[in-house]
Amino acid sequence: MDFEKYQNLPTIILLRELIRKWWQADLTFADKHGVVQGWRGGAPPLPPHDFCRLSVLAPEGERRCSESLRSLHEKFKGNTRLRQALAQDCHLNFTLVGAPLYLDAEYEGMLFVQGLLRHPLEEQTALNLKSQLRELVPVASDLDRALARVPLLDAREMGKLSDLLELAIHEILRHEESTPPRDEPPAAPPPPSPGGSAFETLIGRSGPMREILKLMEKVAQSDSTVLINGESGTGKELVARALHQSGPRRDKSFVVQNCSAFNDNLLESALFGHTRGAFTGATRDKKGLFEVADGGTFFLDEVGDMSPALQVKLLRVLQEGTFLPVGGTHPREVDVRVIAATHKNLAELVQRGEFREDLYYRIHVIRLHLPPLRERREDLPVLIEHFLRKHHREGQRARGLEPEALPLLNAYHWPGNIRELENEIERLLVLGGDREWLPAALISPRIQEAVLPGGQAGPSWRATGKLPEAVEALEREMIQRGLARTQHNKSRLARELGISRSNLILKIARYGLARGPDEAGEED
Ligand SMILES: Nc1ncnc2c1ncn2[C@@H]1O[C@H](COP(=O)(O)OP(=O)(O)OP(=O)(O)O)[C@@H](O)[C@H]1O
Repeated sequence: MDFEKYQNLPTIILLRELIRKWWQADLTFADKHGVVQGWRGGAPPLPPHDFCRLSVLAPEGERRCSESLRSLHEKFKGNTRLRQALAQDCHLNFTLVGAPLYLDAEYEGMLFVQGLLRHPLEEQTALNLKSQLRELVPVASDLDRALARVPLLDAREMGKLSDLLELAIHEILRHEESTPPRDEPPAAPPPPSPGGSAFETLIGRSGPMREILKLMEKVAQSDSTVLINGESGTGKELVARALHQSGPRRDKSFVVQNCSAFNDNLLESALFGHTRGAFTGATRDKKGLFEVADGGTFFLDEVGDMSPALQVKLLRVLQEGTFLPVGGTHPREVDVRVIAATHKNLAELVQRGEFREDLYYRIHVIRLHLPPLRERREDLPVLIEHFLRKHHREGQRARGLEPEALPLLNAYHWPGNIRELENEIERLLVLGGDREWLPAALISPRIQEAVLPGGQAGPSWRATGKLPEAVEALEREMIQRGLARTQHNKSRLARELGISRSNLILKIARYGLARGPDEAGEED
């Protein structure tokens, strides 16, 4: 069993960071012999807080610590039906929580977190603990401070920690299932979906897009919940659909529901269905979308807009695969892969108490971030070409845009992202009539105004004269407008223009666009 590789799984890294952040504790592995991995010669690691750390300074403390771990290990080993996380008291009366790892019914070890307090310490208990520690390590000092730093977890937090450990185990199992055994030839790739790869619907091979496609390839075959994050119009639904189409559920339904489209009652009934008489007008039983999606994929758009009550129901579907229809008394069971999306920052919503933390971590197992179009401008030409082909009508002669049009579109910041670009190209095709090359002058006034002085194609857009001069004039203008738009935020503007910040600073100096000597002399 290669624990090293598990430590580097992205979800395990995430969970480890989370456990550290919340409880200043460490996620650790012990193998099937109870030997802790990554520890010197099987000795306990340096525990996460000073109190435990002091205790293992003494050989006797180290022995007792190992003993506590062994007790939990023996429990898991001796009962192969035990698959959930368990808590165990350690020699200092702290708590240790572990979850067992079984591969093909074989016990392979456990994941654990140690050195936790379950109750606030009473005075007498604290005194006992300190004298216990002094017995082990007579020179130990500042024990009050060390004791005050021992993480305290109430029952709810203990439950949360157990969930995270089980999630980590689940991730390892999923990884094992998707990795072929070393001595077997790799499994044949899944049969292609009809009409070629589902990922071909996603146009663009810029750096960020390639990263997204790589991650999509990894997660398409699994059942993990995916959270897609990105501004409106960046392609979240398209990505969700492509994941569904290229995974094992492609022959089943792909259901979409926008969570901000309905009020709470309606959304509940749409998602979970209702029974006859559940409310006025409910004259018969009605299936909810989760049942419609059974066996397939459910794309929940704008999940950040779900009410707290519905968040609880969603959590239950994700954890147990069950839900109650409105007015129902018998839980229904479904097997649905959930892909959630939002343009909001869910972590911030969690901090403000508007989104359940446990649900956040359930849906955050795999996160795909779709960058706005302005951060992947290299994709613009292929997207334009794609939309020209997509919206081309029979009899139209349009072959492309006039050369002046592209820099104009490139300079725009595309707040509506790819959807806005698609609409713009469709509009150009309509207005272009039977022209072969669609002129820059037809581009929407809103875009012209945003990128050109006075909203008109200025001298830099001329199609005649010397090319280097025209390019320079255009460059100067784009930078000048960009500086005004971003209030001289050079990092942002450099990102938008797709050049490095130092390159931008050089150009600002060359074109005399600096606000003052400070900006002119600035270096990266
Ligand atoms: N990479 C892409 N290649 C081709 N078309 C794309 C791409 N990304 C998005 N689109 C197109 O842009 C439009 C908007 O995409 P989509 O609806 O998936 O965005 P979204 O992020 O889900 O938007 P919203 O947040 O408003 O729901 C669709 O017509 C989609 O086909």
